[in-house]
Amino acid sequence: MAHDILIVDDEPDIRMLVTGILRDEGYETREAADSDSAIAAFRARRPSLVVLDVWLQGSRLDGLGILEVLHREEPQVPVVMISGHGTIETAVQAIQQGAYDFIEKPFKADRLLLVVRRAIEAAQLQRENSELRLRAGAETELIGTSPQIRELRSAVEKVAPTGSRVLITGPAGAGKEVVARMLHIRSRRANGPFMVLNCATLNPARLEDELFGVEAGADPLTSPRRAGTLEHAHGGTLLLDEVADMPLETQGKIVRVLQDQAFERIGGATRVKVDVRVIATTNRDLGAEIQAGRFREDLFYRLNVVPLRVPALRERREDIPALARHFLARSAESSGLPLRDLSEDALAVLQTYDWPGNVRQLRNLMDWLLIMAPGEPREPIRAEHLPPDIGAAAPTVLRWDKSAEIMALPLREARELFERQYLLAQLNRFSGNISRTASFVGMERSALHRKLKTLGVHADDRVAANGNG
Ligand SMILES: Nc1ncnc2c1ncn2[C@@H]1O[C@H](COP(=O)(O)OP(=O)(O)OP(=O)(O)O)[C@@H](O)[C@H]1O
Repeated sequence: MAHDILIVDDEPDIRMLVTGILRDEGYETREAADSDSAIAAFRARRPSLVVLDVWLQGSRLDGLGILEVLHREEPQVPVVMISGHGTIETAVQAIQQGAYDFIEKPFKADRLLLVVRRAIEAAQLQRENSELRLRAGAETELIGTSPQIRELRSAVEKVAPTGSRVLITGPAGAGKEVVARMLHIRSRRANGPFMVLNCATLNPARLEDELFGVEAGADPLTSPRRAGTLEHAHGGTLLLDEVADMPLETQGKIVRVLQDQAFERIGGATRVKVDVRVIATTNRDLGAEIQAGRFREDLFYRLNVVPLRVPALRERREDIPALARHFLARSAESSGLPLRDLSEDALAVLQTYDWPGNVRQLRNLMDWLLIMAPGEPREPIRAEHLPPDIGAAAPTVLRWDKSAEIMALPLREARELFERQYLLAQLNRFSGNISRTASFVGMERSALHRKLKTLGVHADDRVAANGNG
């Protein structure tokens, strides 16, 4: 996409000269002769750069005044000042106020091109840096090797570069936002912005202001224009988080944005064109929301071009050890505390718990354990260090406080109880997959089948291993 440069100068000759030089280099240009038309052009479409004369005859605001308005509205757009003889001091002042650089009249084409190129590169670098900072704390990979996660990862790889709209469903804390970030990073928009709007946390009026932005009041100095999330996401991806919480009226407006790739700011009539990929997430059943009249069917079909589901953590228990260790390592890195591992018995307990808060709950527990678990820094965290509610979910075989119950039984019954619970816990760990369980416990698949039958265990019973030890 060619860079679009707005040239603001009251002298037609200078505008023509600058336009000629920049167009020869492949830039797109627009021209304005005074402050009002400059600000209007800037608002109609955000340019890549502004070339701005310091002194404008017959204009409501001079160069510095215009710079102030533009900067207040879009500080990331670089401005190059043009100064004439006698206005150099003002140009220097403009740089102190945030202009990128200035060129002095009369100027050579090379000097203009050099400054323009540098200013655009610097702005791009700054954008990339803030994107990197944004990504630094966030997960951009799906940890896990369960069949469900492998399938999800391969779907993400396939869909990401197509630029399609995606609707990501799944319970709270399961990793929907991680999937959305992966879609962005693996798309052609990766260098563009990734913006998140949480539709559940804002009241309806604030939500629309945030989304569409607010048009400037009569005096742009006292009530400047505010760009919304949609505008900030131009050239990138917008994530509509918890989209089911969006009020019906706003849903209607979003349908029109998706249709036209254009919208009006709140309180304004100017059409703003945007190029944005929209991804939405929800933990509700949108079919039921449509039935109940709370979600627009037309919006559902527009968002649900590619549906992706992130399964609950209890549906993929075998991912728990890798996730837990990953979060311990992250936590150690950010807190500076020594890294600790988890013992096999602790991992087995974690794998039998149901995780109603999903991966987020596991992550929080790992943060807590690294700080609170007793023991020497290099010792692994053991099952008895886990909070009681997590440990209570484990079958008797994993709970040493229940060993008295086993001790009260004759050997044959104690062994049967142990085998039954041990195998249920292992089946749980491998999400009911007999082959993988058999290979882990060191039995032939058919022998494990026979054993389970003798003990009266069905692979589907595995959930029953939780909580009723
Ligand atoms: N597979 C994964 N690999 C690494 N980190 C993950 C994974 N899944 C989730 N996380 C981490 O778990 C936390 C919750 O994930 P995320 O915010 O993506 O969930 P969500 O489904 O969008 O939740 P909500 O619906 O509550 O917004 C985050 O800290 C995220 O980094």
